[in-house]
Amino acid sequence: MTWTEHAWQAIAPIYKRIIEMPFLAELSKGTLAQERFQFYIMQDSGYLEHFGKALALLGARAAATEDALAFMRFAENALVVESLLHESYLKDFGIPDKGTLEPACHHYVHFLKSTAALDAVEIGMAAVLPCFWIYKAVGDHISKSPQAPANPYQKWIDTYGGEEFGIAVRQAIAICDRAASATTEQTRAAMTKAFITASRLEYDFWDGAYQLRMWK
Ligand SMILES: Cc1ncc(C[n+]2csc(CCO)c2C)c(N)n1
Repeated sequence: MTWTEHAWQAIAPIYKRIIEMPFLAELSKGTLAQERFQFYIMQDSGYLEHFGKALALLGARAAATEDALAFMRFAENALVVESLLHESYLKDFGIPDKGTLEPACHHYVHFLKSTAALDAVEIGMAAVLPCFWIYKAVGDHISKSPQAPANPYQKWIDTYGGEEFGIAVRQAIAICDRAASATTEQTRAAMTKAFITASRLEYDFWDGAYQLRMWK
């Protein structure tokens, strides 16, 4: 079994809870309250900024030039392409700026940044993988469910269910598998732990948005 197959098995219960979340079920049907989606998009804009920098840092730390280039492209994509989706939604909602990072987003970005900066590079790569893989799985899952007519969240669904995104996800998976097979058992175990933590934080990010969870 490859490391990524093992890691995905380890998060199976978390992934199951993610696809059952009301945030995603309602987004898929187009019935999600705009206030909740708006909160999510604002938080995600902040997330992408930090996440893009964590990806760039992993690119700088990657041993193989090919992996460095892949992570730099992921970083550019997070900072430029995905941000455009957010900007278009922020414009639709008439929101001029991104606001502050609320608890779920704050926790997630700082986990990713500290892991990318201070842990072995393989562990940093494992920590960012759920961001790709869970979004692809969720995008595919929603794209396969019955389509709601004129869903206001269709642009979001198309971004993550699309084939172009699938290529990046397969690349990130392949890099992690190569890194895992070239490292020690101890580092592989730490990679799995980081992958699980990031998956929990993905759950919490949607949960925080659904509950409009803010600093007290
Ligand atoms: C909380 C949260 N997690 C994952 C993504 C998806 N995502 C963000 S950047 C990137 C890779 C480079 O484009 C991917 C897949 C998101 N938007 N928000």
